[in-house]
Amino acid sequence: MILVVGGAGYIGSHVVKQLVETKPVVVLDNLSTGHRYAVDKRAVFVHGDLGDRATLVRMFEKYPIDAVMHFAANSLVGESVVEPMKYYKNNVAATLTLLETMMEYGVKRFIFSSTAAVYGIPNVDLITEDCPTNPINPYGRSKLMIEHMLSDFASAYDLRYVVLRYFNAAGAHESGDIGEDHHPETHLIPLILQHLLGLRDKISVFGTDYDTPDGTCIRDYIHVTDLAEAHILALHALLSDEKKTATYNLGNGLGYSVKEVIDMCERVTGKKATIEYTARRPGDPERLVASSENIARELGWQATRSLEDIIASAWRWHASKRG
Ligand SMILES: O=c1ccn([C@@H]2O[C@H](COP(=O)(O)OP(=O)(O)O[C@H]3O[C@H](CO)[C@H](O)[C@H](O)[C@H]3O)[C@@H](O)[C@H]2O)c(=O)[nH]1
Repeated sequence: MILVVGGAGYIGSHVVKQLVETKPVVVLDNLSTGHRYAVDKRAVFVHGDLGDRATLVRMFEKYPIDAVMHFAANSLVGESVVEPMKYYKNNVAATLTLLETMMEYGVKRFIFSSTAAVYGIPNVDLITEDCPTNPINPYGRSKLMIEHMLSDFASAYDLRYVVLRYFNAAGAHESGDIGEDHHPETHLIPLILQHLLGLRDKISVFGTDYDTPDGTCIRDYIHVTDLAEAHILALHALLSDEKKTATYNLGNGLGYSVKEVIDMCERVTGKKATIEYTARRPGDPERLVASSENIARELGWQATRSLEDIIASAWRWHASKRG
């Protein structure tokens, strides 16, 4: 059985939907940002905190858990600067409790959701996993601390793990049942689509004076279903002992500027956006684009969905739920 911590969240719920096709799954989620409706009915659901040892002990006693996938985290960069305590407590301390309990119960396979934020402000066009990690905010630092823990635990306790550093996850499940559903929403694509649905007055572009062709920030948008497929491959590699430890970037390898994303949203939806150009948002790196060569070579993963696919799937989702 696979324990999915944070399986009611955006990315976790998409992975659970794929995973239940082939494996028994138990989800642990405190529903602080996730949604009960998003958890596939075929999975067992436990409502609780990953930092609560008693809950974890009950779960490890009750279910024959072979591996843990860990998606649960606070993940807003701006919030992490204002409330760092929350990030070190919920991301770092709670994960330590999870790992400690796993080691006690001899569960030694772990897949961890990390982020492009561990790279800080990289000075290369395509980011490879061996680029220096210099996070510039508490969110990125909290994720990097866990990466360091995993590496130490692998040496000391034979923990086997795959770290997946996501770039900009976006898009929705093809079934139309689940998609990005954050409250409040801060991410670019859902905000544009909510605006085009008439739920917001305008879309703000944060900064027009970056050193990029059109002056707006460049990001690597990756379909959540492509991300989910990478997790399934990573799990298979861990369970079959093909991999003991690995750290991979997950992106498309293509960068799109904020303006290009708005253009594509207009094209896909056939609607015109009202754009407000504003100042830079503090902490935004100019350009973040992944090289995902390593996971392609080692696990055979390839992103197959384009920015247009991402936006079309997100549009179907937002238009159906009208928000
Ligand atoms: O209203 C908006 C919202 C965003 N942006 C811009 O759009 C780009 C993408 O912004 P998002 O907030 O959608 O995504 P981020 O790149 O900031 O965040 C991503 O990377 C972060 C780490 O860097 C976290 O992992 C986060 O959860 C993940 O979505 C950025 O250049 C941002 O400045 C706008 O111009 N206007």
